[in-house]
Amino acid sequence: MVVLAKGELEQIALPAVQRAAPPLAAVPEVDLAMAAANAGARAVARACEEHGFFKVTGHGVPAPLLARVEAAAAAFFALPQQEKEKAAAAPGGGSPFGYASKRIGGNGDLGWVEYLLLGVSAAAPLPAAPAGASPCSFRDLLDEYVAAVRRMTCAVLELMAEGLGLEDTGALARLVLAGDSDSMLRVNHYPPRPEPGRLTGFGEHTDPQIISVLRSNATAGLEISLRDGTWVAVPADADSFFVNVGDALQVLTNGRFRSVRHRVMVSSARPRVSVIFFGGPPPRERLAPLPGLLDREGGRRRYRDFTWREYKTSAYRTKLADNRLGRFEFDTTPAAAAAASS
Ligand SMILES: C=C1C[C@]23C[C@@]1(O)CC[C@H]2[C@@]12CC[C@H](O)[C@@](C)(C(=O)O1)[C@H]2[C@@H]3C(=O)O
Ligand SMILES: O=C(O)CCC(=O)C(=O)O
Ligand SMILES: [Fe+2]
Repeated sequence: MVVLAKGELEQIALPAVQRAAPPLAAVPEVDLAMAAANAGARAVARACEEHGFFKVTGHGVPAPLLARVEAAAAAFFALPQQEKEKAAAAPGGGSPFGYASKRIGGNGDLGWVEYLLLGVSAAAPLPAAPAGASPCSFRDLLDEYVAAVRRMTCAVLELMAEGLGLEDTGALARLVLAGDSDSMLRVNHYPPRPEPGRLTGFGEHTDPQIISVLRSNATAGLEISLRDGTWVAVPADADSFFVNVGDALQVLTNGRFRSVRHRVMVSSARPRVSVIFFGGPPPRERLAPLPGLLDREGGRRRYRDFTWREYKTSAYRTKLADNRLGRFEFDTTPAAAAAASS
């Protein structure tokens, strides 16, 4: 059982943010099935530049698979607390992976959420399931889900590369497809709020990876921060996926795509269940502007050289709301430029 110190739960309430955020008026949307015919690459690039966020329809992930995952997640979180905690010690589980409740990461962040967090490298592709076979465990089902979502994620990454005008349109997808890609799956369950009001389900943050691909049940709660700092609510859409640009993609595009700050606020009497695939590169991968991008930026790099391993280690020492990329940025203020040229 997770024992919280007296007063810790109060931190989950955000008294300063009592008013509901207005809905995002026009959620940028890309229909993957029609992307080639509809200039999808340009629409994807525009959304990544403006919001670092967009909705994907026509994704090809079978609706029955989504329904099975949603039902299995609800059943898992309905288990007695002890059973869920045993999952933390299951093969493939263990800190920081496995089940946890209320504590997010290791640096004191709390949220009105319980979750499963799993490493899902692409190293061992699943054997094709015999026709009609049904997966025997929740983990098998999640692996089937990851295989389908990873395929779709790669299609989205190819559109991003095309939208960036890269010659090598597979450059981003290859990072997530690599056998040692550091990818993760997170299944979040936000219990209904205990009393009227708004609680922080998952505090504001950017995702460190390249791309996050999120699906939820029909309960709203996700909010994103627009470039001017205004928070807007993303209307729930259980048939679609939502894509977040992560910090690593911001670096790979030399800041052209920007990672999106987002959070989950719990104000509903119904539980929210979300499943997020975080596509990350291999640990040894050097994060540097993709070939071809720098030519268009006068050759000026915004970030110093670092590997994903280095970035993740640094990111996991920060609190959720911190600006994790700051310490990797070159100083591009006019004063610094003047000092460099003198
Ligand atoms: C407070 C934290 C939780 C987090 C690791 C961190 O130190 C900062 C980044 C957080 C985040 C956000 C996106 C994903 O949910 C996550 C799994 C990730 O890779 O970075 C979480 C980390 C976590 O929950 O452990
Ligand atoms: O649960 C959600 O809808 C979003 C959660 C999130 O941002 C995360 O797990 O990184
Ligand atoms: Fe996130």
